[in-house]
Amino acid sequence: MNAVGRQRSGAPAAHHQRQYSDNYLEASSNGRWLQSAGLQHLQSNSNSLPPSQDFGYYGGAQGSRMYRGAQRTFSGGSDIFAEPLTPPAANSRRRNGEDDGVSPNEYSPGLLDLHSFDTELLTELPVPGFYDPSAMHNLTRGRSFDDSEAYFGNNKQSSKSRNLPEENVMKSFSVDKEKASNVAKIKVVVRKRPLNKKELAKNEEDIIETESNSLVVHETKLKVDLTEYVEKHEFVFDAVLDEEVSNDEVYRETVEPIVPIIFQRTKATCFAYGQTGSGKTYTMKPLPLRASRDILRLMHHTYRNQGFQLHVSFFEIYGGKLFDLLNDRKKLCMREDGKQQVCIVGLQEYRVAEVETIKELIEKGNATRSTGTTGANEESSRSHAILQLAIKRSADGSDSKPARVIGKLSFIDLAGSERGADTTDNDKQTRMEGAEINKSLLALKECIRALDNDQTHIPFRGSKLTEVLRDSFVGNSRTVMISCISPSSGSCEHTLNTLRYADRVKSLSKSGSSKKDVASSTLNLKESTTVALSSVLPPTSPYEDDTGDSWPEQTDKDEYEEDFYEQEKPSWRKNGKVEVSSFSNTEDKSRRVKDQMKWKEPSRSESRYSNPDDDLNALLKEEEDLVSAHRKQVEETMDIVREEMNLLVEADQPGNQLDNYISKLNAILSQKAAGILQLQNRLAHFQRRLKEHNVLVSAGH
Ligand SMILES: Nc1ncnc2c1ncn2[C@@H]1O[C@H](COP(=O)(O)OP(=O)(O)OP(=O)(O)O)[C@@H](O)[C@H]1O
Repeated sequence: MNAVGRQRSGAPAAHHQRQYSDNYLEASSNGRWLQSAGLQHLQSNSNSLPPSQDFGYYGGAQGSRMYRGAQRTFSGGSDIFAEPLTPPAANSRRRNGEDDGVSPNEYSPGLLDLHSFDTELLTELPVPGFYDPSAMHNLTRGRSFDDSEAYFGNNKQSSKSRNLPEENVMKSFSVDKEKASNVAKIKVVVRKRPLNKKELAKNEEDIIETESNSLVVHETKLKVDLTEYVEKHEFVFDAVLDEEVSNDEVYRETVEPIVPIIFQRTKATCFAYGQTGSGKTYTMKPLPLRASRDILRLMHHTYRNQGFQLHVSFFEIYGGKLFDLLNDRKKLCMREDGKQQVCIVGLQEYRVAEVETIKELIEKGNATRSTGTTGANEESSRSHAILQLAIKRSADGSDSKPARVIGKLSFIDLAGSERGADTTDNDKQTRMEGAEINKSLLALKECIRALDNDQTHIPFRGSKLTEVLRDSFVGNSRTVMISCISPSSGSCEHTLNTLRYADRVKSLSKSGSSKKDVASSTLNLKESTTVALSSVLPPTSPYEDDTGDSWPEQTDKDEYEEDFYEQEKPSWRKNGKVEVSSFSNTEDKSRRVKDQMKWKEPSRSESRYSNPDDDLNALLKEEEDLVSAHRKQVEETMDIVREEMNLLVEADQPGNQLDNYISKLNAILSQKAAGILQLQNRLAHFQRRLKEHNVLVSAGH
């Protein structure tokens, strides 16, 4: 998310810069917000700030002296937040241009440009090495050192850090830079959660068997004579994380490798997908904090004094509308400027310099996020929550010039995937939410497909979600999808749906192979893993330990202990239950292709899937089938055209038989017409299905 204001297209850059300085709030180390225009003003009156604070540290005594304003208590109950010097509510006054000591030009209605303010406009700045020993040397001086000393504080790991030879760090980061280009464009990871109390109480079994980067779903089915048998569905992904895997390991596997490349003009998106209660929020919640901690460490060490800034914004898409989670759920609107660049009007963006502040912002946003209640998960979320960490830098690396987005990391906690099935619900609100979710997931897949094929046209307009993520799908971008699944037999259908969606996303990837081809998948995984940041960065400071590390893991553990019992071994592991048939996802696919060959329009009753939860998957499948059928039809048409050309050549030959020509031409034209008619029928059917589910992809918004 770019904090650069853009009121109308073609406005001069200087004007943008003005707006910029006002469109985000500075977040201080003591958790107070300071509007940046005000900050500059105050800074100029205060000679007490040493120049080393240039890159965004506004904490400490001087910092708190600068911030006034009423204390405000947020849902957490602590009064850590203070009103910004010019609170957002006062915007109207500012718009009227009343003089309150700051030029009216410095105020803007908060129009934010999602397009990184054309990062390409920023001249390639020298990033002097990934590690600058002189910068490290400078750490020992002045207040900057005090800030960073925490990282080298007398915690357990500090001696290790001191012993780390600088050359090694330098080497590691060069390796990192080199490997950055190897980070896979799309990475699909599956995370299985443990059985919870409810599932155990209902005697549900763990039906997911994991091994390395593959998993098998053991689906119990009934034969006609009512005897049970188990059908096995096998899937291979870039990584499969079982119930024993901690949130830390999830971070290392998914986001850690992409953090360094955010400094190299990359936009990355990490999203969790899965049915309600499958662990999306549990998985996503700690990731932004961990990523911010690594980003800040890189900023304070590797990129020290290079003018990088970290900005945070957090908003949700609920029923197709946007709400600012860091500004009392203020309704936001999305606009497109003359250059088809999407802006979110009024979104607050905070500049942050400390992990603690980010933690507070994330907690605040999470508390504000709208939740609904479903049978499966009382805290079920029906909105897509989007948290963005933007790395910015001004042209000369100083605070006096407006900063532009260099890279961005977006975290998306998607609404429960089965909510898409709510399109049949009687409640209009729920129906609309379901339709929007379906639309988002279809559109997301399309965008990922386009992204991986380096397509120039990306179908952003498919949904609000993809529109706001537009800049994350162009240029140098990366996507990490975490598919969350429940292990329980009661969730088997949902789990298969989630895995099939993940499988489709994976199969879109050029490098992706969903076949049981462990060798190639392992290769993908290796390629997508860079040097672990933790192995080259200084260890976590005691200060960070208090905040970053303890927060998610501790909370998660409590929840875990409360909700989950010691689990029994699943029956398929215990007694090797009889498995009568076995299907892999590859077989699923070949079956699908065969079905497609003998396609006829399903009857109305057939087209209504018995289980509404299958809707999304069925739509996805139909869409893929339509595209394949179209492709096939084009190939056939080309064969027919070749035949026609031959026929014309024959017709031009002297002594050609007119009868023969007429009958051949008739046959060719009928074949052509039949092909077109079949494709038209398929298309019309698909359009009807989209309409049934309120998914009007082309209608946009
Ligand atoms: N890997 C895990 N280990 C331990 N507990 C987990 C794990 N995954 C999820 N849980 C627990 O399961 C419950 C549901 O998880 P969560 O709220 O993350 O689901 P969700 O997919 O986000 O649901 P919704 O779509 O409804 O928001 C929570 O109590 C959470 O703590």
